[in-house]
Amino acid sequence: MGVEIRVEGLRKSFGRQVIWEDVTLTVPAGEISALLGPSGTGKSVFLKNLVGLLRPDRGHVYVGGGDVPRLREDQLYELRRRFGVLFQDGALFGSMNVFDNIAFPLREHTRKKETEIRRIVLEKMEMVGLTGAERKLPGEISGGMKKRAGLARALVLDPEIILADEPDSGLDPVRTAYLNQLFVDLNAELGATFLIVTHDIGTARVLPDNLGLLFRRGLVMFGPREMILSSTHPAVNQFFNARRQGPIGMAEEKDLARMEGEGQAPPAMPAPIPPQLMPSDGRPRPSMRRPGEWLARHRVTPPPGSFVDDQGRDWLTEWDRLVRSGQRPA
Ligand SMILES: Nc1ncnc2c1ncn2[C@@H]1O[C@H](COP(=O)(O)OP(=O)(O)OP(=O)(O)O)[C@@H](O)[C@H]1O
Repeated sequence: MGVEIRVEGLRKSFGRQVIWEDVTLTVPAGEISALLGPSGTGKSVFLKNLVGLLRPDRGHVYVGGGDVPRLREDQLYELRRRFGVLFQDGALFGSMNVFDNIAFPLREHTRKKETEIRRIVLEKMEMVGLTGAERKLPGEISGGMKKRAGLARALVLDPEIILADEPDSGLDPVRTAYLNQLFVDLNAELGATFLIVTHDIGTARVLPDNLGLLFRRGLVMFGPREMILSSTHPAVNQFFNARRQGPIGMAEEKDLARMEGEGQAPPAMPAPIPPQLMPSDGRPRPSMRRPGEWLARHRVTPPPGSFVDDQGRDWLTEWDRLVRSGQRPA
């Protein structure tokens, strides 16, 4: 089962470059959260702070009782077993075949016999759809397969938390859709806490339960997907609607003169909120919330056309039908 990650007052700098001043958020246990932000806002640095690969200047990262920046090396080693980390490029060892890459954490961190290791590796390979690729070298498989091999390796120690740094970078839209479905299915099956860094707005809109945006040396907003996707906050609205108009510039934030020169266009009407991805076996997501629940509770009107899927089904009414027929919890 997943555990929560509570981050309080995190500050990180490299020399005189301040990455963020004060990041505070709680990544809820067992849910899928996604972190986005323009390049260089410190998303990868944030993930590394969570597992103790980098230490913050100040602040706390509470995971299961311990405060990560204050753990000794031996305690960190133990803590990292609770994490499965999928690095950007899969981080596979080029000279090892796929099987040995996936088996690596088991051989490194456990005293399991080879027969047991084989059973676990083959099980995880099946989970990510890699059966048959055991003997291939990383150089002989596609980018999407490398990601899935990295994911299988992240799963072998049965982690409570899965961190994935741009798992969809370099993947075509179809492979991205398969990978997103895999995350939803794994989350339903394992109940682990997921934190995914992505640049893909399509992914951000349908995959997570919670979304966060890093910008201007801080966390602009973190909260339920519906809150972020209906927000008119200038940076949030600009980013999640992929517009040029707003405070985010090509390389960094725009200065005031440039913003004024552009006439400070009002925030666009947020795009319709799509329904969330469901596990492929039809069961509800572990953290399933009624579509539109956050908006109704906070008296926010969803953008027109929200919660309608590609087949034209309206999930606000579909949900009620499923509840009435006992297929969803009320
Ligand atoms: N070990 C390090 N030493 C010095 N500077 C670093 C180190 N790691 C990261 N940085 C700097 O911190 C900043 C944030 O880097 P990071 O990779 O976290 O950004 P990001 O938001 O993940 O970007 P992208 O979306 O382009 O992947 C960058 O300016 C980077 O150069």
